[in-house]
Amino acid sequence: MTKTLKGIAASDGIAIAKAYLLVQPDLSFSKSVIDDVTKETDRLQSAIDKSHDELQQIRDSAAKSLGEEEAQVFDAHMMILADPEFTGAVKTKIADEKVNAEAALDEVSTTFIGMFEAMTDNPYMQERAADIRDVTKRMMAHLLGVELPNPALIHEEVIIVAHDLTPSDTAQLNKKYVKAFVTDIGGRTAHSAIMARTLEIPAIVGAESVTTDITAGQEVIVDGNNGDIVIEPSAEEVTEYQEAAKAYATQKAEWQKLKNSATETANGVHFELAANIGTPKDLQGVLDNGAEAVGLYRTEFLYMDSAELPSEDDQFEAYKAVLEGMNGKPVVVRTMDIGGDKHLPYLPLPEEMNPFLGYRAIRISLDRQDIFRTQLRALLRASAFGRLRIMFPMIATLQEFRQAKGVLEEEKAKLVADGVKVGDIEVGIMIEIPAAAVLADQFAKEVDFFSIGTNDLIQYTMAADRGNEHVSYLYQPYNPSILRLVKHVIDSAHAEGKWAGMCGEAAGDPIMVPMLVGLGLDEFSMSATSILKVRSLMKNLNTEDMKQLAEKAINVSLTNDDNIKLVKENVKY
Ligand SMILES: C=C(OP(=O)(O)O)C(=O)O
Ligand SMILES: [Mg+2]
Repeated sequence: MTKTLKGIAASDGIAIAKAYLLVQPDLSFSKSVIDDVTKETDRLQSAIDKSHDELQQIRDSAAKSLGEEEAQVFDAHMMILADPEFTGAVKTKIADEKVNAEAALDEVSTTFIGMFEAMTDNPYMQERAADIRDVTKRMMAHLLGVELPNPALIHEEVIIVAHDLTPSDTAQLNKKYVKAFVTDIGGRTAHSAIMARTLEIPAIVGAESVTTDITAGQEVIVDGNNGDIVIEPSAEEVTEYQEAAKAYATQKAEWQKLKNSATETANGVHFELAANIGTPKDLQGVLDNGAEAVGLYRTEFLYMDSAELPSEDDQFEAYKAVLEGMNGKPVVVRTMDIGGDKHLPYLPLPEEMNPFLGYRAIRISLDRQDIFRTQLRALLRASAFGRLRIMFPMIATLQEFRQAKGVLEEEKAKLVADGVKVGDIEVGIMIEIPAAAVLADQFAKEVDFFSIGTNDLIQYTMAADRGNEHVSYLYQPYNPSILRLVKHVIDSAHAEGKWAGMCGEAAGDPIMVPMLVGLGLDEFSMSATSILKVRSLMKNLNTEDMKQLAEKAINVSLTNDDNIKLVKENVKY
């Protein structure tokens, strides 16, 4: 029987395929006393062997789809399996204490993990704790006879069904087989949703009960355009959605014709349409969609894709590749924004009650200047290869900006003294904390540009976690309170002869774009896959009319919904 669920539409497109449940199985067990040590040791050995075979397969598959370097993490896991200090200690415990293999494994791994995690001055060893945790989980699953999901081994078209996907889970999805994903939790601006748009796979998040309502192997339709999930569809429904998918593909082909056109409104005013990227690999999508710039390079993915802190040279290569790839067009590189929902296995951060309000982004960079200076040096060296704009994330105070810029100037002076060529670099900030938005007139005297990060600016202004589906109704980009902040930021930049862009998801939102055109935003940076849709929309807009529309949206409308209505009544889509 067909069942339909509704979630938050997070990435456009329609997919029909079988469900693959990416759900962690229950690995609980009870401790017991055993009398046959040989039998128990054999059970353990069999779990070790099976884990090894599985890891070998995952490793081979990861090397093919993700590259040799990414696959190396699995070599580390196989080494742990082969390490007599670890597995030998489990066997000894079974023999000496006559406990079952599950209990022995759990106790030994807990000791090892604790030991490695305590090495706070040695990030390399701390990272081993995460490896041991992973290997233990795999061995435990084999001991208990339950199956662990292995997304790297998917070799048929599927729709991933998960409680949640971390940005690193999402990065591992192979677009060739993963046709869409749906999750129980999450919001439209969670990083996994943003990555789905970059990967161009349909996604629905915050659907609350997908992991309980969908069973593995069931046929599922995901309509990422409106948030509908159809489980076990009828033949008619399949036909209906196949037609909708075809219509969407036709629409995309129409937009594609605008790839090499200028972005101009009906009355001939130009706006810059830029793309958000996470890695140099995203550049192809940027070029295919005719972006005029990169408006946000989220460099934290460079750190997340690596097994250790990326070296200055590795970073230099990545930044240079993006600058050269854009062939003289501007590239805004944002310094590392780790923290919140983005973690580094090798840089353990303190447990926090409110990670989004905690130790994150520029706060870490100013505290860990060793990491920050390495990144800045790589950027300064790369600046000779294109048109670089450096941007600091999560700036709350002028002092933070001055301090960050001071560190940049120091590193620049050192490189120049060493004879290294450094280009002209604009230095700007993200406006994503209300304090900075309110004080934009002061910031505008010191920065070269602003880029408004609505994903965070809205969550902090409305006090509503961007990843929590229970408060997702408070993600209100069109609320007059948000529009007033945005207007103040744009006007403040212009008063000082600076430019203001937006790189939060709202910049590519068809309801928001007409109001932003009216407010005079200079640069719109979005998922590359939204660019042509927005270019097409702008052709229908007249800036003078949009000024009046924005004026009403800010001064007459009272709610987010008032503004949705206002735009729909006045804009031709
Ligand atoms: C663009 C933004 O940054 P991120 O989504 O990476 O937090 C934002 O906050 O709007
Ligand atoms: Mg942000």
